[in-house]
Amino acid sequence: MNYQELSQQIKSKSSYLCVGLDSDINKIPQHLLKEEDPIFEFNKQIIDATIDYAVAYKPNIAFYESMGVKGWESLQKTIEYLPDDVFTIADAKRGDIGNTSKMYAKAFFEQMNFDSITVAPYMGSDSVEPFLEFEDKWVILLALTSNAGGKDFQFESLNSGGLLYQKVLEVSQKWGTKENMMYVVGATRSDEFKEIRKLVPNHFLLVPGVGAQGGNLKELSQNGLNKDGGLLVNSSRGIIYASNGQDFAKTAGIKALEIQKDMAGYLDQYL
Ligand SMILES: O=c1ccn([C@@H]2O[C@H](COP(=O)(O)O)[C@@H](O)[C@H]2O)c(=O)[nH]1
Repeated sequence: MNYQELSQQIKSKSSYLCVGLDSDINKIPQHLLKEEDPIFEFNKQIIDATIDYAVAYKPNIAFYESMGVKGWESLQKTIEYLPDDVFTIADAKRGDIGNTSKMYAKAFFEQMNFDSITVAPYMGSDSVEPFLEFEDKWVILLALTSNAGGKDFQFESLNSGGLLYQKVLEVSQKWGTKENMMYVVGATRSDEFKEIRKLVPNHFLLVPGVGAQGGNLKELSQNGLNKDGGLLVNSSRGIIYASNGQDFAKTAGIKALEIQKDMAGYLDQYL
C-alpha cells in the first residue's frame, strides 16, 4: 500500500487505528484451544470484529516465532486473511549487515507480503537500505520508543547538539522518503510530538503505547496529526484482551469502535 492509499483509507474510515495482534496462546480464550489453529482462529475473529474501525494491523512477530513452525503458519494464514485495503506491519524490529537485512526483507515482504516492517536504526544506513529497495514497501524505523528504558540512550544529548533520537530522525531522512519510511514514536512521549513534527512534518508515525501503557490519544493526536493523517496509533492488549470469554471478539470490536469514534473527532478538528 502506498502513501496516498494509506492516507485515503484514514480519511474514508475516519480512523488511524492499528490493531496489534500480540496473540498469546496463554491469554486467548480457553474455548479456542480446541481449534486446530487457535491463534489463527483468534486473529480471524478479532479481524472480523474490528475491520470497520481499523486501517492497519500489526502482528508482533515475537508472539508467533516463540511458537516455532506452528506460530509461523498462524502468522502466514493471518497475513493472507487480511484484506488488501488494510496496511500490514510486521513488528519484527530487524536490521543487520546489508546482505542479512536483505534476507529479512525478502522474508517479510516477499514470503509473507507484509506492507512494512519495524527496523532498528542502530546499525546505520547499510542495515536499513536493503529494506527500502522493495517497491511499495515500508521501513518503520524505531525513533523514540514507548518503554521506560527508551530513555537510556534515546534522550542522550549529543555534543553536536540535539538528542540521539532527533539525530535518528534527521539522518535517516537521507535514506528514505515519506513514501517509504515511517517512524515509531511511543504514545507515552506525547511531550515530544511537537518537536518531532518540526523534524518530520510529513512522515507517518507509528505510535504504540495507548491502552495498556497509558499513552494519551488526545494529546498525541493534537500534536501528531498532519494534513494526510500522518499517524497510525496502535493498541494491542487494550483491544484483543478486552474480554477473554465467549464475547472476546464482540468486546474487541466495541473497544476498537470507541477509539475510532475519538479518532474521527480529532480528524475533524485537526485536519
Ligand atoms: O516503542 C515501542 C515499540 C513497539 N511496541 C510494541 O507495540 C505493541 C504495544 O502493545 P500494547 O499491548 O498496546 O501495549 C507491542 O507489540 C509492543 O511490542 C511498543 O509497545 N513500544
